[in-house]
Order: sequence, then structure tokens, then C-alpha cells
Amino acid sequence: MSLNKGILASGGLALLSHLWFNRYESTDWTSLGILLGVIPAIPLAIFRESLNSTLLAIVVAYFTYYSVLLLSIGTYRLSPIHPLWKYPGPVVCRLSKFWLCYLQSRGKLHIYFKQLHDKYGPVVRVGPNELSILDVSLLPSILGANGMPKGPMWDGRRFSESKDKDPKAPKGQLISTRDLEHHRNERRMWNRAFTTPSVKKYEPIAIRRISQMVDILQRKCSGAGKSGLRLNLSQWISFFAFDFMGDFVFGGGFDLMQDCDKHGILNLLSDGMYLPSLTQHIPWCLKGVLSMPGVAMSMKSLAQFAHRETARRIKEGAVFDDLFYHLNDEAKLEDKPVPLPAVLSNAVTAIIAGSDTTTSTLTAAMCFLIENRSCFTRLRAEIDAAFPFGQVAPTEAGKLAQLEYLNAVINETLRMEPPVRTGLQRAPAPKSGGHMLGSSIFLPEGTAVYASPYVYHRDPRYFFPDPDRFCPERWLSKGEPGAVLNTSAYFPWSLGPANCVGKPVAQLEMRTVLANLIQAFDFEFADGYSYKAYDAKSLDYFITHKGPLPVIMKERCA
Ligand code: HEM
Repeated sequence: MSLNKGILASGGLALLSHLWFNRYESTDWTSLGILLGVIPAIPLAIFRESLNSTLLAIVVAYFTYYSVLLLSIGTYRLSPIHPLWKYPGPVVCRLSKFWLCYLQSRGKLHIYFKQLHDKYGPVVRVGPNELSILDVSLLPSILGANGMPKGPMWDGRRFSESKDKDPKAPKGQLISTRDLEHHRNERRMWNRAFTTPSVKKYEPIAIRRISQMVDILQRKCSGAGKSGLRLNLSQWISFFAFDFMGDFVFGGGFDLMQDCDKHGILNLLSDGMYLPSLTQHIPWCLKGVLSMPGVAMSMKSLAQFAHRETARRIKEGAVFDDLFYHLNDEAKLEDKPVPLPAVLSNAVTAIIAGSDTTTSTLTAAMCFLIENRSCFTRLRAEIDAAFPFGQVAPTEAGKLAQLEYLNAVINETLRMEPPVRTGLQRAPAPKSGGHMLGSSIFLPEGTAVYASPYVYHRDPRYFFPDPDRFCPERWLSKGEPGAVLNTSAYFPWSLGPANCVGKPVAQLEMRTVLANLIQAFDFEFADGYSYKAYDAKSLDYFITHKGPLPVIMKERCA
């Protein structure tokens, strides 16, 4: 009799706990601990009475509580009373986010999202409380000026838990700030670093670094003889991008091209990005994951690295108006000094956002150009016409920005291989009552929506013909008859108030690197490599983790 009472009590508490789960975004670890650890212990005394064993009573109490809790959550998520019930999607996605977490761990979430849209149409339920939307007319109300703040995935991507509960308090985390007003404030200092006059100051750095890269590679090619230099171009582009990032963010400090990354900094970066790409799907796990000994080592090491570099830069002071100069407000334009934690977390953002994105784009562009010889030849002819080979290196930023085909190659690479493939998520602001997308989709609070650049960019309604084919020509003024180029469906830099603030520097860097490599060297794939092999190895861990690019390089003769 008292066993039944115990089961009823335990089950009842589980159902009440479920109501709590529905009401709150459960990122509060203390409440979660009480809910899952302490509440099931309440009916212990009743079980103890009927089972005559404390151990058995604990097992039965917790088992009953968790079984009823999971069953009721599952039933609710699959039931017609769930607000996202009417949207199609696989049962496994409707039930739990652990499935997307698993797919992300395999690095192929972008492919899965595309398959889901091919099967289910423009609106797919990809999580219990999440939709993925493929409809260009809705992008402005998702990401754009009429859009929403960033979604809960950002709570699971932070490198350290914020202790401050006030969403408006200064935390210095531009990229993970979910409150729109706070985001606007955070963005002010970043914007100063990317005005036209500020970017002009980064040009000499790009020129110095690309000349260094070309010099080193030319020397290596000469040493390699007639058979050519065999190397992993992907790695060399990473060396370049990291050195450039170090110069423009911290005023110097890295020389990976010289020392070939003997301290393993690039591994630190890619390892450090892996775990947040998983915890972003289950934000409530972050605090637990960060506190597990050994598990979050790579994340912590990356944060420590950023902190060391920040301390070094503060000690050494500014050698020119680098990004840090703006983020630390060294011109004293703000009312109050920027708190150190804000400077530190912005430094982590700058290191990650400022190197991995351009690296994966440049590597993919080189891979496409090596595979598509006619594109390579056409690009080289354009560069030669503007910067005659053997006379002048293609370094003048203003002139490079005018090269139509060079820009088309970069646009097309970003279309095919956007560095942020799936991770653009937005959600209605807390206490907003929800958000209307167009005239038919209402997103209640507690739900979120993805717009995946990869999926839009490969949709034949927006890019036709052959959206899966690399074709820079589609960006030229005289496209093929019948061709479709819907630039509103093109958003590798995202859209709206949280779009990529670093775009002008990224463009400067990518144009300079591509023009110089194409002008100075001949390339072919080593070991029968191809775009297909490259693509299989590039993985979506929020920012694309690029594959290797084995090539044989020779110095250009004529
Ligand atoms: C090919 C190069 C790049 C691409 C395709 C790219 C793409 C993006 C995208 C898609 C976002 C938006 C994320 C969102 O909406 O949730 C973003 C944000 C951001 N990017 Fe980039 N990025 C690139 C290079 C850079 C560089 C070189 C920097 C320089 C530090 C940078 C700094 C940032 C920052 C700080 C944000 C956050 C903006 C905000 O929240 O207001 N990015 N980027």
C-alpha cells in the first residue's frame, strides 16, 4: 500500500518538475541540481517503510521519479499540445537535443539540415523547442533589422559561466550577448576598430605578412627542385592567418610561419572549439561540463592562452592602433574604463573569429581554384592585368577590391563553404511574449529558430543552375540566361545587428592572400586529392574545421 503511495508521490513530483522545465530555460545549475538530486529524495521515507531497505528505497524513489519525468517530457514533446506540434521533423529531433549534439560531434550537421529540408520542406522541427527555417522572405524577421536576439545556444558556448544574473550588466562578451540593448553597447567599441580609417591601418600588416609568406614559400620551392614542393597548403594558410591575426589584434607576438607552430597553438584553437560546438545544443550542461576534471581542458587552455596574450599586450602597450587598442578603449572615449573580464573575453572572441573563419575560406578557395583550372587561369589573367607579373606584387587594397573576378571567387567560395554553416540561431527575447515570423509562424518564448547559410546557399530556388557547383561566373554582371542569383538568400556574414563586424578586415586579408598566391605560384593537387576529398574532411564545429590541402607547388616562371 505504502509502495503505491510512494510511486504516486514520486510520479507526482516528477510531473511538477516537468512543469518547471517547461516554464524556464533551465540554465540555472543550482535549481537543476535541487530538482534532479533533492526532489526525488522526498518520498524516500514512504518507500523505506514498505521496502525495509534504505538502499532499495533510494533506487526505487529515483528510478520512479526519473522514469515518470522522462516519460512525461517525451509525451509532451510529441503531443499536439506542444506549441511546435504542427511542424514536421524527425521524432528523434522532437524528443531531445542530444541527437543534434551527436551529429555535431560528427561534424556533418549542415548535411543533415539540408537533408531535413529536402525531405520536410521550408520549416522543420529540429529540436524539441527549435525550428530550422528555409525561406528567404523570413530572413529579415529572423536575423535582420526586425529580427530577434541571439538564441540559447550561446549560453552553451561561453568559455566561462557568467556569475551576473542581470542580462544588461557588462560582461564583455559581444558574440555571446543575448540582450539586444546590451549587444548594441558591446558592439560600439568593436565598430570603431572596423571603420575605413581603422582598417587602412591594418593594410601594411597584411602586406608585410603576405610578402613574408611568399618569400618563405619561394625559398622552399627553389630548394625542392623540379619536382616541386609538396606541402599542406591548408596548414600554411593557417600559419599566415594566425600571424596576421596576432598583428592586427595584439600588435604582434606570433610567428608561426617562421617557427612552424612549434608550440601547437593551432591545435589548441581547434581542440578548444570542439566542446562548445557540442554544449551549444545542451546549454544547461555547460557548467557541469566545465567543472569535470580533464573534460574541458582544451576550452580552458584556449581561454588561458587568450588571457596570457592579453596580459602581455597590456604590459607592452600599443605599438599602433590594433584591435586591442579599441577593445581596451585606449583612446579613452568611453565614460568608464573597460573591465578586465570584458577585455579578456573579447580577446578570446577576436582570436577565434579573426583567424579560423578566413583560414577555412582561403583554403576552400584554393582547393576550388586548383580543381577548376579555367577559373584559376581567368583569375590569374585578371590579376596580371592589374599587377603585371614580375613588376608589382598585388598588394594595393583599393585596386584589389575592384577586381571583379577575384571578388566573384571569394563570394562563390563563401556561398559553397560558409565558415559558419549552421550556427545562426535566434530566439524571442524573454518577456517579449514571442515573435511573429511573417504572417503565419508564431514563435513562443522558450523556442528558437535556426537559419543555416549552408542550406540556403545550396537551394536551387535561390542559386541556379547547379547550386552544388563552384561557379564564380554566377556573380558576374552577365550571368547565364535563366540563371538565378538571389543575393537576399546569401548571408555568409550573417545579417542585421549581429552580422560579422570583422568583414572589412577579412575581405582585405582574403583578397591579398589569394591574389599573391595565384600570381606567384603554380599548384596541383598531390596524391590525387580533390575537392570531394577536402569536403569530406571539413567539419562543421560551429566554425568550419577545415580539411588538409596537400599540393605540389612550383614557382611561376612566366
Ligand atoms: C571569412 C571570414 C568571416 C566570416 C565568413 C565571418 C562570419 C561571421 C558570422 C556568420 C557571424 C555572425 C554570427 C551570428 O550571427 O550569430 C560573425 C560574427 C562576428 N565576427 Fe565574423 N566572420 C569572418 C571573419 C571575421 C574576422 C576576421 C573577425 C575579426 C576579429 C570577425 C569578428 C566577428 C565578431 C566579433 C562577430 C560577432 C558580431 C556580433 O555579435 O555583433 N569575423 N562572423
